[in-house]
Amino acid sequence: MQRIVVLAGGIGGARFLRGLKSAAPDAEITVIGNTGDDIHLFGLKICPDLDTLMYTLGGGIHEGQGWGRADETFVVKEELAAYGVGPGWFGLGDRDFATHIVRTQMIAAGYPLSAVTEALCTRWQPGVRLLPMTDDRVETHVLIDTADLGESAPGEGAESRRAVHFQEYWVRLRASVDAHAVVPVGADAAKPAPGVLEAIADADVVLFPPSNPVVSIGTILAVPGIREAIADAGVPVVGLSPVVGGAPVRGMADKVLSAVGVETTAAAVARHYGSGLLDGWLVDTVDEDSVPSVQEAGIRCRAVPLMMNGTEATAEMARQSLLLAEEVRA
Ligand SMILES: O=c1nc2n(C[C@H](O)[C@H](O)[C@H](O)CO)c3cc(O)ccc3cc-2c(=O)[nH]1
Repeated sequence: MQRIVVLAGGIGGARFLRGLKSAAPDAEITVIGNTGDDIHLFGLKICPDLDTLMYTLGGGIHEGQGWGRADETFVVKEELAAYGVGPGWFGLGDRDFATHIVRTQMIAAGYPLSAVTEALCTRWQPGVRLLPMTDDRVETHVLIDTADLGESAPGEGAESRRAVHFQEYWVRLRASVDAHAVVPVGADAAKPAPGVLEAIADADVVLFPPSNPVVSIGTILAVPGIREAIADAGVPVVGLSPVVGGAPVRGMADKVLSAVGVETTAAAVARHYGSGLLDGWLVDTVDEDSVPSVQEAGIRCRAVPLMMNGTEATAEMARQSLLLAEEVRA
């Protein structure tokens, strides 16, 4: 049985995995999920990327949004707002709240996040083994100009900067202001969650879906030991570009790419990962011209359609990534 390890963020990773499951129904798929987007609100631990993966693969996702639950209601949020308790900018629905209550309760009882995730997955049966990248607390913060928050403190000059939580940057500010740096706070002291390094060492292939290379896959790779384990696994590592025609397929990846000095092109993202990590890279057919420059960087590259329009198109992308892996292996 083929063992596939996938590093995944939220929506892009989850949709790709739906295609991969359909393309490789007999494979044993282990997903290492980003937890840098996690946030504590209302006394609860919220893990947006793990939940997006779990709900999407388990059939509970709000398909239009790509995050949160289908058939959601917002009574608790409205009641909190009536008490003047926010933030109002983060859309937590009633059904979703239940997940965060169970998770927080289990963590308070002493269970690590990996055990909690496994327990939540017994309900959702995602058809993959879902592991958080770490059981330790890691929070992605984004450095922005204080002036962009519209709330300079007395004595703060025009030049002052402040770090905000990734969710505040992404959801409240809609990534509309410049990001000067992206910092996965706590990552340097984090340990890979149980099973992560073992899954990588036992993998036949490692895939990077078209997830955000900075705040999703970049954060997973920032956990000491994970990047090294992938590089040392001696198996094909193949990625799919989240940038098509010079723009992110979805989301606002360009903002955080420029924060790390990477151009928003399919080739620049491949070079950002580098040939020390990546063996193969799929770009969209509109980026066919960039294939030679990626290959010159020592990464085998092919141009194939990369728009995740439905499960069949996404399954074909997954098939192409596995074919490229075989080509690299040969
Ligand atoms: O654009 C939004 N994204 C929301 N997301 C998505 C999330 O902010 C990001 O898309 C991911 O963190 C990036 O991978 C949520 C995800 C959850 O699991 C739970 C609640 C939310 C709430 C929002 C929201 O209000 N607006």
